[in-house]
Amino acid sequence: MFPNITPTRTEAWKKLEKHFSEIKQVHMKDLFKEDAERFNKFNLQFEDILFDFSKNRINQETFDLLISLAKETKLQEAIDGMFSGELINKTEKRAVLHTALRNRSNTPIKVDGADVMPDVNKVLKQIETFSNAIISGEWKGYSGKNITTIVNIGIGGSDLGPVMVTEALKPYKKENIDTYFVSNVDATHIAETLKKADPETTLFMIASKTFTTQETMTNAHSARDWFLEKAKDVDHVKKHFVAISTNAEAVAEFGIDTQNMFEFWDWVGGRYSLWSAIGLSIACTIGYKNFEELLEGAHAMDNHLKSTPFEENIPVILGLLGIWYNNFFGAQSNALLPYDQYMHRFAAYFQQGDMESNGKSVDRNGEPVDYQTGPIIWGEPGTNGQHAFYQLIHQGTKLIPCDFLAPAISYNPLGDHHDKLMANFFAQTEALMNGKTKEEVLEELGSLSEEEKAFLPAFKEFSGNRPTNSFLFKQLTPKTLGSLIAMYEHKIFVQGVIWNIFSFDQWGVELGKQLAKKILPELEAEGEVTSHDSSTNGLINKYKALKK
Ligand SMILES: O=P(O)(O)OC[C@H]1O[C@H](O)[C@H](O)[C@@H](O)[C@@H]1O
Repeated sequence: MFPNITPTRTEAWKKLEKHFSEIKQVHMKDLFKEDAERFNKFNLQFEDILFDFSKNRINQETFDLLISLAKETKLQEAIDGMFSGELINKTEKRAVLHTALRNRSNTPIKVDGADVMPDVNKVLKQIETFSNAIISGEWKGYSGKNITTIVNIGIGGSDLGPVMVTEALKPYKKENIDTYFVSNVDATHIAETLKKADPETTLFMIASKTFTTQETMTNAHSARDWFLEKAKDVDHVKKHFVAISTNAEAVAEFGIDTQNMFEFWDWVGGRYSLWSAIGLSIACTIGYKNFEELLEGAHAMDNHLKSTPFEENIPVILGLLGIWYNNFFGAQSNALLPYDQYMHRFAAYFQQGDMESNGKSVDRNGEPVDYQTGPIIWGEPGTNGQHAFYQLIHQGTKLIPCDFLAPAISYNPLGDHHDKLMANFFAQTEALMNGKTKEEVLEELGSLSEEEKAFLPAFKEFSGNRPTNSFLFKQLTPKTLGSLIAMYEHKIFVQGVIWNIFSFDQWGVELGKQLAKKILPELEAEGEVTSHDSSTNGLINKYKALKK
């Protein structure tokens, strides 16, 4: 049985509250001074990834209490439940098995008594065959030319993962294939993309779990119209449109040959689907072997989560540290700061991953929670962020725990760029931890007037004591990226279990969709709209007047 325990009622939580009142004033600087072994105690190595969590506002007691919180909330049972195919997404009565998609050991995983692995392997084979045919040029467009352009049309989980991964793994991109992503229903997105495409050499991937999403279907129809304007014959559609979906019926209705459909299943959540056929654009961009490496990396992290004691379990520790700041220090957000330009969509990807999963305010019994749940996720790649928002992280009134991520080896070994980038990474985490005292400021102000010395220090002081996690890895290979993504996926899972919320549904996105459906005909009809509140009526009526 999946656990259902209110975290705030556990012994560990009570002890953590008491412990927090004792440790909240303690400065990390002193913790480092007191213990020369602190780094050694609070870092873990997973394959090529070093996880340094020593620059956190914790001591051994905090760590032990957090681990006991995980144990008391029966996290291990929850992990076992997820991996074994239990219907842990209870509000949708579904299993949660993105881990099966990358189950490289191929051990049977059962949903409703049937092993899902044969189907998973069948679709992987289909992805392999198809991506090879596209990349090799064996697959031809209607006029006999090779495919050179892929346009993936999807949104949310059917877009963000492939976008993030194809950007992150650009060094592995096949030279003869350019891949674009269209998500927004704003016509600008598709119009600007199609300017770069030629119908004879473009392949559209219509990616949608449900195949009913308004944005995706609208874009798919516009793409089809654009294609047919030149190709004329609807029979040519099958050479230029493939579908990725769980909904075969809707795919056929759209006019895509179901032979060109790549299936996945309702036990794959949209925001956890890049490992499924949704990853087809990834395989066609970087090659199937590299896609497989991505799966390998994730599988290694899955095994780590499943079988490593919590004390050495990276996603578990990452999740617990997040809870420590979120629920005890009152931190509201978590910044993801990759020092790697290729990872520039990493934070955007986990905005959906984390916020759609844990942005919930009722527990597993349907009762409102009286404690904080999911954080706001945000971030930009370093060093851009430094010149934009780090001011607030260093000296603002909000505590913002930050994750710094970087490779030791750059794919672009140009001059001393990478050392400069990394010097900034190390400097930032050091500065956030140590801060700068009034005495240090005064020393720097040496030659200034007494008046300035009295006035300026208040502004130039840094309190420090701002926590960071550091992830330093050898190079951003497909395998390492797979592990990093799975690590954050599992961090989200760990937190959802401890907060006792359902992390795998997303009812909160429905209301806006329903209302948009109601409003659309009102925008197209003649006359004034009066069916809403005065603000919504006013806006709609102004819009109708302006667009005339
Ligand atoms: O893949 P689709 O069915 O088109 O869904 C695309 C997206 O739709 C909604 O916004 C859901 O909240 C997301 O979780 C999902 O990823």
